[in-house]
Amino acid sequence: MTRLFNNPAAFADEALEGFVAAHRRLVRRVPGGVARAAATAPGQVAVVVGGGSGHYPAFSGLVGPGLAHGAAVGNVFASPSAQQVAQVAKAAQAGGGVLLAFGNYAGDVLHFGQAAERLTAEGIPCATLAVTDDVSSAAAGESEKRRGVAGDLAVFKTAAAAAEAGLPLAEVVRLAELANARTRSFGIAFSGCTLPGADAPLFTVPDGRMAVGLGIHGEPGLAERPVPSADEAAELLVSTLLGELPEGVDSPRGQRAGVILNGLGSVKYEELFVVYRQVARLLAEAGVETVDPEVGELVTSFDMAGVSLTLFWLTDELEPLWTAPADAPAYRKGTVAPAVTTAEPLADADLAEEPAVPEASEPSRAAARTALAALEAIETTIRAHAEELGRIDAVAGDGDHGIGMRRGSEAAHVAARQALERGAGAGTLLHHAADAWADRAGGTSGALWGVILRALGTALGDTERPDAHAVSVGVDAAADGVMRLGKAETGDKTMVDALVPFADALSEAVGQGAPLTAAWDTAATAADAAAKATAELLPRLGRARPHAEKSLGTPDAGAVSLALIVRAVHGALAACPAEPTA
Ligand SMILES: Nc1ncnc2c1ncn2[C@@H]1O[C@H](COP(=O)(O)OP(=O)(O)O)[C@@H](O)[C@H]1O
Ligand SMILES: O=C(COP(=O)(O)O)[C@@H](O)CO
Repeated sequence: MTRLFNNPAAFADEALEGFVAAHRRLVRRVPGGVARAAATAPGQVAVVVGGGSGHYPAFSGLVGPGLAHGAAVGNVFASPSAQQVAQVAKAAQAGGGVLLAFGNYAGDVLHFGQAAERLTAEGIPCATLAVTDDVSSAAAGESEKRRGVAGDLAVFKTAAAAAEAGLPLAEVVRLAELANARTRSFGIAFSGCTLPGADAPLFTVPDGRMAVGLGIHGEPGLAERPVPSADEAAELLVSTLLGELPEGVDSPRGQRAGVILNGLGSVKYEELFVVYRQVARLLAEAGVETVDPEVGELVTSFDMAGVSLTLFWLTDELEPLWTAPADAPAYRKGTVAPAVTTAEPLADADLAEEPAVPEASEPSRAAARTALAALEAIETTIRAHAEELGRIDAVAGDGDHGIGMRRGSEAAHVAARQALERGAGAGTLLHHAADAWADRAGGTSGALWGVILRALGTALGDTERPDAHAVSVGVDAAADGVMRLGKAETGDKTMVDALVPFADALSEAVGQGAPLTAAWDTAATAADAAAKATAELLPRLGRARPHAEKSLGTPDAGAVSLALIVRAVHGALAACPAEPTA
C-alpha cells in the first residue's frame, strides 16, 4: 500500500523533486529526468538509462560516477517520452555519443527508439539497448521478447564502466550487448503492489501461495506454488537460472558470476540475507565463483513482496567492468575519484522551445475550433473512465492505462487551446496536441496517440477546409502509422483491433457519400463493437502476452479507450456548427 502521497497523478514528479533535493552531491535535475551533478568528461560516451517511476532505485538512483550519466524518468510504470529521453541525453552528452539503455517494454522501445532517431538526426551519435534478462517472460528461443528486470543493473554498470574507461561508442555498445546476453533473472512474489491512490493491489496471491515468474509492474506470475522456506526459495531461483545457461557457458562449474538478489519492495533485508545464505551455498556447490554479489533493492515494484535472482556470467573483459568503482545515490562500490567539473542545473525553459504556429486560413482555423472541442470531449471522457481503464489494464497489464491516458489527454487539450489562441489551423493544432500527449503520457499508448493525432493533423493541414474525405484519409494514415511504429496487426489484442475497423468503416461510409458526422457515428459504433470483441482474443504482443489466458474475457484497455474517444469525438462533431461534407 502506498500511504504517503498528495495527488496520485503528481506522485512521480514529486518523488523526483524530493530525490534531487536529497542527492545534490551526485545528481542534478534536467528536463526529462536527472543527470550526474558533474558534467560528463569531454569525449566520453554518455550512458543514459530510464524507464517508468515506481522502480526505485531504477532508474534515477543509478546515476553517478561509474554508473549512468543520466536517467529519463517517466510517470508511474510508464516509459518516459521520446522528448524526455532526448532532453536528458542532450544534457548528459559530451561529444562522445550516447548509449540509451532501458528495460525491454513496448513503451520504452518506442520512446527511446524515437529519441535515438532525433538525436542522430541532430548529429549526436546514438545507440539503443533493451535489456532482456527475465527468463520467465519468453522462451529461450525468443529472448528478444523478454522483459528487463534486475539485470538492468548488470548491463548499465558494464556500459557505464566501459564509457568511464574511455572506450568509443561502438565498444561500449558491444560490451553492453555481451553483458545483456550473459545476464539472466528469475523472480517469485507473495503479493502485488498497490499504485498510489489505488485501493487494491494489482494482483493478489492466495494465503500460503506464491507467484512464480512475475514482472516488475505488478504483472502477476505465470504459475502458483505453496510458499516455500527460504532455502527452498533459493533452490528454486538457483536451479531455474542454472537450467538456462547463456550461449558460451556450457557448464556452471568453473564459471565466475556477478549475483544480484533483488528485493522487489517489501521483503526485508534480513529475509534477503537468509535467502542469499542458501543461494551462495548452492552456487558454490555448482562450482560457480560469485563476484561482488549485491543483496538489496536494485529494481523494485512499489511495495510488491517479491524476490528475484540475477546471474551475470562474467568473462575476462566483463569482470573488471562489473567490479569497477561507482558512486550513485543507491549504488556504491570501491572509491571513485572526486569529480572536478560541475555542471549548472538546467531550467526546463533552457531546453523547451515554444513550437511554431505557421499562418493558417480562416476555414482551417474554424476546423481547429472543432478539433479543440473534440480534444476537450476526449479529456472529459477519459477522466470519467480513467479508473475503469486502469482496472481493465491491470488484468494482464500494469494497471496504468487510465493514468497515462488522463495525463496525455489533459496535456493535448491544453496544448491545443494554446495553439488556437496563437492562431493555429487544424493541422498545427493537432500537431501540438500530438507532441503534448506523447510527451506528458509516455508509455506505449502515449507514443501511439501522438502518432494518431500527428497523422490527422498532417492530413488536415492549415489551408483547406477539411472535408470528410480528408478526415478519413487522416484516420487511415493514423492506423498505418500505429501499425508501422507498434508493429501490431489486427488480432494481436491491441488498440489496432478497434482502430482498423474504425478507419475501414469511416472510409466506407465517406465513400458512399455520408457526411462526416454520420460517417463518424457509424465508424464509432464499429469501433465499440470491435473493442468489446477483443475480450475473446489472446494477446500476442507486449506486457499482456505472458498472461494470455488471464486476459481472456477482458477487452484490451487501449481498444476500449479508443472506442470511448471516437464516440466522444462524435459528440463534438455533432455539436459543431458548420459540418464539413464530402
Ligand atoms: N505494439 C502495439 N501496437 C499497438 N498498440 C499497442 C501495442 N502495445 C500495446 N498497445 C496498446 O497500448 C495499451 C497499453 O497502453 P498503456 O497502458 O498506456 O501503455 P504501457 O503498456 O506502456 O503501460 C494496450 O492496451 C494496447 O491497446
Ligand atoms: O515502467 C515501465 C513501463 O514501461 P511501459 O512499456 O511504458 O509500460 C518501464 O519503463 C520499466 O522499465
